[in-house]
Amino acid sequence: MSLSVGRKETHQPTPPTASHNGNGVAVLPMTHRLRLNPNTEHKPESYEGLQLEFSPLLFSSLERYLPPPMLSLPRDSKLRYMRDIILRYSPEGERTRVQRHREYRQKIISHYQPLHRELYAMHASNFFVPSFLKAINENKVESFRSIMAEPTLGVFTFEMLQPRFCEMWLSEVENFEKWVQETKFRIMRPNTMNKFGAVLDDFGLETMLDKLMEDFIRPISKVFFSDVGGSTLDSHHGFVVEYGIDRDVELGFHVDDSEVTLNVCLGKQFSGGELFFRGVRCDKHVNTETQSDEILDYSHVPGRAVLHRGRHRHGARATTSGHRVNLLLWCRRNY
Ligand SMILES: O=C(O)CCC(=O)C(=O)O
Ligand SMILES: [Fe+2]
Repeated sequence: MSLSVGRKETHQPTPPTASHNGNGVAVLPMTHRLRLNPNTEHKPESYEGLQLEFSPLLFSSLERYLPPPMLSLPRDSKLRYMRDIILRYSPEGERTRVQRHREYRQKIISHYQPLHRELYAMHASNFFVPSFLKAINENKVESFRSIMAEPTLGVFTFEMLQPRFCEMWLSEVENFEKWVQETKFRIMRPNTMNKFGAVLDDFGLETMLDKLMEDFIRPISKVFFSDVGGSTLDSHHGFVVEYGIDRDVELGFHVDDSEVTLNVCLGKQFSGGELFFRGVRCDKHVNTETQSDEILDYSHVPGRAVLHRGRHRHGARATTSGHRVNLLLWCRRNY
C-alpha cells in the first residue's frame, strides 16, 4: 500500500520525507496528493524547454512523489497536477483559490435545487435515532459508552441516523449526481482518491454540518479524543463518497486530514466495502508496523456511525456489488 502527502494541506505544505521501507500510508487531503516517500526507481521526464513559471528541475524532482497511477500519464497531465500543488503554496495562489472557491460555491447554491430541504437544517429528532439523542442529552461518559461499541482502541461505532433520513440522503446524493451530469457542471470531488461523491459544504450544507459537529460530535470527542483537541473542534470538511463497480471501488490505506472523523453509512445494499483499521500513528511513524491488537476489519451498516481519530490508519476494501454511500465529516481544530 502506498500513498500520501502533507496533512492539512491548505495550511501547511509538508515536504515529502525519506522512506525507510518503501511502503507508505497516505494522508488523505481534500485535493491533490503526493506520496510521502519518493519512488526512487522512477525516472522522471524532462521539463526543460517548456514555458514554466518554476524551475524544470522542481518538476522532475516532484514527479517522483506523484501517486503511482499518475506516473504513466502524459507529461502535460503530470505538469498540470504538480503546478496546481506548487501554486497552492504561493500566497497569491492561496488568495485566488479562496476567491474562486467562494464563487464556485455561490454558483452551485444559486443553480442547484435541493430535493429534500429538510436535510439542510438540523432537526435532531428527525435525523437521529432516540438512543443517540438520549446519550447526547445526558452528555455523560456512561451514556455514550452505553450506546457504543469499541471494537479496537479508539474506534467507536454506534447507531446514529434514522433509516428514513438515510433514504433521504441517498436520494439527495442521486439528485446531486443527476444535476452534475445534466448541467455538465464540473464539481470538485471530496479528495483526489474519489472520483464520485460530493462536498456537502459546497452544496449549501455547511451550516447544518457545523451544527452536527458542534452539538453532537464535539461532546463525544471531548470525552474520547481530548488528546487531539476533541473538545475544541472548530471546523469541518463534510462530504459523501460513493462506491460500487461503476463508482469508486475501494479506498487505499490512509490517514485523514482531520483530528476526528465521523463516517456514517447511508446505504444502500452492498457487499464488500469493509473498513480496515490499523492503529493510530503520528506523522513520523505513519509507516510503522501494525500490532495484532490494532487490526480491525469492520463491515459498515446503514445508519451506523464510526468515529475515530483522523490519524487512525484505515482504508476501505472493494465494494464488490451494489452501492455503498457514506457521509463523512472530517472535524478539525485549527486554533
Ligand atoms: O469508504 C469509507 O467508508 C471510508 C472513507 C474514508 O476513510 C475517507 O473518506 O476518509
Ligand atoms: Fe478516511
